[in-house]
Amino acid sequence: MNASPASVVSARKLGLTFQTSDGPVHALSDVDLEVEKGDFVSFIGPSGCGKTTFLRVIADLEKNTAGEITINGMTPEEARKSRCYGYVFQAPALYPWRTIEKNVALPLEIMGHGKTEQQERVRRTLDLVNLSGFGKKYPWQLSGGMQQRASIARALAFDADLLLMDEPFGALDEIVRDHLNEQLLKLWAATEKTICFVTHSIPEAVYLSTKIVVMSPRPGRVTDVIHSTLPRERPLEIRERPEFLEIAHRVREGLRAGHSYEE
Ligand SMILES: Nc1ncnc2c1ncn2[C@@H]1O[C@H](COP(=O)(O)OP(=O)(O)OP(=O)(O)O)[C@@H](O)[C@H]1O
Repeated sequence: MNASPASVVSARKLGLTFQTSDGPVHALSDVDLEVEKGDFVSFIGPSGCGKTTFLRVIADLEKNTAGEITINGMTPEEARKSRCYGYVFQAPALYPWRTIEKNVALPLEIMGHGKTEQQERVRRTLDLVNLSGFGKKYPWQLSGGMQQRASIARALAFDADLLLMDEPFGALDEIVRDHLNEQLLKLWAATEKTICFVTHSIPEAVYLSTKIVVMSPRPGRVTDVIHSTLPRERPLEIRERPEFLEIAHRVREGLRAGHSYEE
């Protein structure tokens, strides 16, 4: 498969069918998508349209049953072995018996990095998510938003160029979420990572993304890819601007078109 040199994720006619006792479940079908270096791509669509499954295929946690996909020109398995990505889950998934710095250091410990290297990386990544000074705390001593920032730090610890984020702020209240969205954009600008981000929220997708991938269910298909015309520098107030509202409108239309409410 010939992906463009700037392609981080390149999918062609990608499909995944789960075989279950109730018969086949077509989670993804005919997905064509290019994610380029430095993109912030959001995946939006109703429950069950395959957003998580798509991230899991990139991460080599599921195997596609049709089509092709490459990550930095490699197969998902090769990309996983070369630690091409960090993964942030819906819930923080921190170990309660480990301090924040020990949680962030865990993947580095598993990879066999030396103690000094571990400490340096932990310091740097906690700083990136504004958690310097909280390394010695336990997860339960931190708010939900801070715990999710610690999970982001852990995903950044390898310094992978690609960050996969599965609805990381879905469980947080709106004010905390706004704040984390702002911080995430700053982190993205500072680190020049490529980010694939799953969300159910139209404003969140429009605020964060350079590209919005609208999906529809049964089977999960890409119905629209919207290239954002917003500047990269985005204060929260940008959400009131006509340009923002116009993109949000297009996403909403795309979601409506791909979804049958009669089911
Ligand atoms: N391991 C599995 N075995 C069988 N079916 C599965 C499996 N994982 C996911 N599915 C099905 O595949 C479809 C897509 O699921 P997926 O979790 O990717 O959707 P999603 O868009 O992320 O949904 P949500 O927004 O609710 O998280 C759903 O119908 C789901 O039930």
